[in-house]
This record gives sequence, C-alpha cells and structure tokens, in this order.
Amino acid sequence: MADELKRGLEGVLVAESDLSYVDGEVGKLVYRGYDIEDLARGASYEEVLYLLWHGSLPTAAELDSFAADLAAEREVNDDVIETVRALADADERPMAALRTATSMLSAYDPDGESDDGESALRQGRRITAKIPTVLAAFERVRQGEEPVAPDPDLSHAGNFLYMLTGTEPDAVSEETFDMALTLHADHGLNASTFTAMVIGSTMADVYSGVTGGIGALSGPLHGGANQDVMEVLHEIDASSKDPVQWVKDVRADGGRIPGFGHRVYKVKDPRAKILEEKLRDLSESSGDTKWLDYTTAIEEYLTDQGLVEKGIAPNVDFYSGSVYDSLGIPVDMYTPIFAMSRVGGWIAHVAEYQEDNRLIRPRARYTGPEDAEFIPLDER
Ligand SMILES: CC(=O)SCCNC(=O)CCNC(=O)[C@H](O)C(C)(C)COP(=O)(O)OP(=O)(O)OC[C@H]1O[C@@H](n2cnc3c(N)ncnc32)[C@H](O)[C@@H]1OP(=O)(O)O
Ligand SMILES: O=C([O-])CC(=O)C(=O)O
Repeated sequence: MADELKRGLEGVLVAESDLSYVDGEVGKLVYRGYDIEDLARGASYEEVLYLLWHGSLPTAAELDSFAADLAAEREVNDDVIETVRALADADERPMAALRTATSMLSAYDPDGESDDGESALRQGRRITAKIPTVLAAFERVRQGEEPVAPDPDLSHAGNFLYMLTGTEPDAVSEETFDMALTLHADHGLNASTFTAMVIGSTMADVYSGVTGGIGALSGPLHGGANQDVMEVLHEIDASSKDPVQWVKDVRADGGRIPGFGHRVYKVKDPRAKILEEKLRDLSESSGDTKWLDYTTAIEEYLTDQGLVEKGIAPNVDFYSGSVYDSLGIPVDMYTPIFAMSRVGGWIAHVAEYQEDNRLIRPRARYTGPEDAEFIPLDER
C-alpha cells in the first residue's frame, strides 16, 4: 500500500465522473462538456439540472415537463414551516437552519426508505424544489413576515425571489439570479460534494448526503466565504477605510483574504469573471458602483503584489455577494443560496457514484503511541 501522505487529499483521484471538469491552469469549467460561460448565458438553472441529472440538454418539451415536475414539489409540510419558525425565533444561522430543515424533510417524503436509483432521483428532485421554500420562509419569519406560498408558474429562480419578497421579480433580477444558480451548480469533487459522496458511498439516503453537504459548504474555507467577502465590504464601507489599506492590514496580520485562492484554480475562476461582468452591468445601470470599486481595488492591489500570479486569484465567492446585494438579498443568505444551487451537483454526483459504488474509506498514518500499558480506572 502506498504510504505517500496527501494532506487534504490534494490532487488524489478517487472517482471517474462525466459531470463537470475544472481546468485549474487555464481557468475553465465545463458541465458535461458544455462551457460554463455558454451555460450561464444561454441555459436556465432547470436546464442545467436536467443536464446534470439526465446526461444531456433537454428538448423544449422535456424541459417543460421537467420544470413542471420540479415546480409541483415546492410546497413543504406545515410541520417543517413550524420548525423553520422555531429556528428563526431561536436566532439560528441560516445555514444551520437549512441543515436542520433539510434533514426533517425526509419525514414527509412519500418514497420513504426506498433506495433504488429512481427513487433517489425523485427524492433529490423534491429536496431541490423545497430548499428555496424553506429558505424564503426562514428569511420572511425572521423579518416578522408570513411565508409566501410558492408559485408553480414561476421559474426556480423567479419563484425564490418571489417567495423572499412577496413580489414577482423583474426580468433582470430573475435572469441574474438564475445565472448565479447555474454558475454554482457543480464543481467537481469540491469539499461539500465529496462529503455527500462519502455519505452516499455507505448507501445512506439522499437526505443524509444533502444534509452533510450543507454542513460542509457552510465553512469559511468553502461556500461560507461569499458571506465573509460581503461582510468585509460592509466593514470597509462602515470604517471609511481605503479597501487597499484593509487588505494591507489583513496581510500584515498574516490573515487570508476571503474570496481569494482555490485548491484547483491557479488563475482567476471563470465564474468570478462572469459574476464580475454581471456586477459591472448592474452597477452601471443603477449608478451605484461602490462594491464594484472596492472589489476591483482589492483585486488590482493583490495582482500588483504578485499574489494572483502566485495562484491566489479571485474565486467564485469574491463577486457573488455583490451581485446578490444588488438583488436586495441579506448577507447571511448568500451561502444558503449557494446550497440551493449546489444541491443539484450533490445529487448528480451521489447518483453517479452509486451506479458503481465502492465504500469510501481512506486511512491515516498512525502517529500515536505503541504498546501503551493499560492501567485500570481505579489505579490511574
Ligand atoms: C466555493 C469555494 O469553496 S471557493 C474557496 C472559498 N474560500 C475562500 O475564499 C477562503 C480563502 N481562501 C483560502 O482559505 C484558500 O485559498 C483555500 C482554502 C480556498 C484553498 O486553500 P489550499 O489549496 O488548501 O491552499 P493553502 O491553504 O495550502 O494555501 C497555499 C498558500 O496560499 C496562501 N493563501 C491561500 N489563500 C489565501 C488567501 N485567501 N489570502 C491570502 N493567502 C492565501 C496560504 O497562506 C498559503 O501560503 P503559504 O504557502 O505561504 O503558507
Ligand atoms: O471546487 C472547490 O474546491 C470549491 C469551489 O470552487 C466550489 O465548490 O465551487
């Protein structure tokens, strides 16, 4: 057995997958062969889900039927809404509330404990449809408002914004949000997808895998960074500090810049490029360029300092928050929105892996003591 230690499993191949490919050297991302830029600009999130779950882009008729089936699953049981209310009253963090509510959803799934591939995909579809309802209800209750029932006639993106605000979104907001969902849907074996796969490899149910994925995504080294970036931008704004000075201070303290660096990308993340462009359009049309100015200043400074050349470049989380801010979404909902999209990738990867399942079980090099003499409790 090879004894080479790969900390963080960096670069270790553990599976074959047709789902997505990340070329970290040139900054390229594809879902099933399609470039992320083409999908972000030309496909809806529902089309991307179909692509990931069924292997090809849908025809118009296939998409209509798929989107209608997904929309028909948006309602959640009243007991889950009551739990969401209790979590909001307890001031729970949104990602933790989502983790709890997602786990609870399984109690009301008509597929129960059946574990064949078809039922797993039906369960996955239900989870994907219901997560936006849970999140919007949580946010509304926190704001002292009643949850808004889903509208099956709206798109996945449009319906979420509608449930969040109680008003149908305009076309630009819906398109922008839909694009963000597409950009976040899948990304190889990132930490949350791998977590879901490890759980799936034990043949545990889809709810367990997705709940685990949410937990992994919440961390600041992964999806949680989008919230951190926005909090930094607000902090800079509130202190009237020059953004470059803020970066200098963090670096002087040996800290990390949220939204920079990536395990795979050694150049700017292609998703960050698309989101930056979107932010530029939105800022120019609203006339408010503050977040764009701050983020651009930080990126330019770190580029001048040679950090970007060293491979610590902007990742997807660097620009997404500013885009969500322009849609009026609260900062601590950014990572839950990431989960609302990435659930599509988690489900696809677990289903793909389980087709030729092998329990995932690496090992650690033991560095503890050997031959320790056991002393009974009453003699210690
Ligand atoms: C959707 C996503 O998950 S994208 C990632 C979101 N996370 C973030 O934005 C958090 C900030 N970034 C990071 O912490 C890291 O870049 C990670 C966790 C994403 C990837 O890290 P790893 O591949 O494990 O790289 P590692 O932590 O070994 O860092 C390598 C070097 O780059 C430096 N570095 C990495 N990221 C940053 C950063 N954001 N700011 C400053 N320095 C950084 C490290 O300090 C380290 O330097 P050293 O070799 O001198 O000690
Ligand atoms: O791939 C990764 O390690 C993190 C990431 O960008 C993602 O999950 O989208």
